[in-house]
Amino acid sequence: LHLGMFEIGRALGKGKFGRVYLARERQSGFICALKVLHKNEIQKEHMQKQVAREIEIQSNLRHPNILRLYGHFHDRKRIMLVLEYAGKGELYKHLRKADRFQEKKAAQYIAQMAGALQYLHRKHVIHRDIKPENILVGLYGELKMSDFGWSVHSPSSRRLTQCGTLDYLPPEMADPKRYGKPYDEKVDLWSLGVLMYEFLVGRAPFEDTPAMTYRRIAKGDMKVPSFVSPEAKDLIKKLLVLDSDQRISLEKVRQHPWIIKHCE
Ligand SMILES: CC(C)CCNC(=O)Cn1cc(-c2ccc3c(-c4nc5ccccc5[nH]4)n[nH]c3c2)cn1
Repeated sequence: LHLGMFEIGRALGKGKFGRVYLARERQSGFICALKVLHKNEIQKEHMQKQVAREIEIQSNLRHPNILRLYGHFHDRKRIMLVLEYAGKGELYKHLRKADRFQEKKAAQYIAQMAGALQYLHRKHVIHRDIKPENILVGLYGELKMSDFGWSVHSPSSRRLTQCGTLDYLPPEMADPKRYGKPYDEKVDLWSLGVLMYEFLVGRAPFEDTPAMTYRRIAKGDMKVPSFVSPEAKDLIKKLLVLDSDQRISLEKVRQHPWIIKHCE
């Protein structure tokens, strides 16, 4: 396996430590997304272990709604990741373009995410960073969860340094009093609720200044606009529950009337 094996196409995007290119494997014609990570940048950020863990986790995942990592190889300066090519690109671009999704499409997406999360949680993997920016869209419109940069094996009390936007932060990770307590995979249920709200409303439920976002999350202070159907509002309310033990289970999400109605 070496770069010569691939014909490199256009840049698809910029990931954390490098760029992602459309690529075709010469011999088989196999199309993939080739992510080039620069070792010196990873070393600078002391992220070697993190990258190794992410490679380890993602290499062992096989699910239609989780982006595949087919393999990886490296030379002196770079690590190359052979990732699945998602034919319809980045979900957040579709969301911004559409402003917000119709309830049928949002329900299908949430059902797919719930299935992918169930698969991850059965393998004791917490994603911890579910947001539109980390989700891609396959050729047939199916969602592909990606970027397990912050996934850890549960339970964990990893600090939340270097995390991105606060909008998706669950209260048990945002609330100073309970800070640093071990949290578990139920953090992904909260994020699924934030994702569902953003699909239906077009913005995150606690969007505000950083300080205000923290406080609003800690209080669960959010309103669901009246254009959201009562069934959808019911599911959002059952996911965005401050006490993680009281959050609806993924199994119950998939059986919720709002999901069943739209995913027949
Ligand atoms: C091990 C660790 C450090 C890396 C593993 N995780 C990732 O690399 C997460 N990641 C995935 C990508 C990525 C970005 C874009 C694409 C695309 C893609 N398809 C497109 C179609 C149209 C327009 C843009 C597109 N981007 N397919 N697969 C991708 C994969 C970038 N970072």
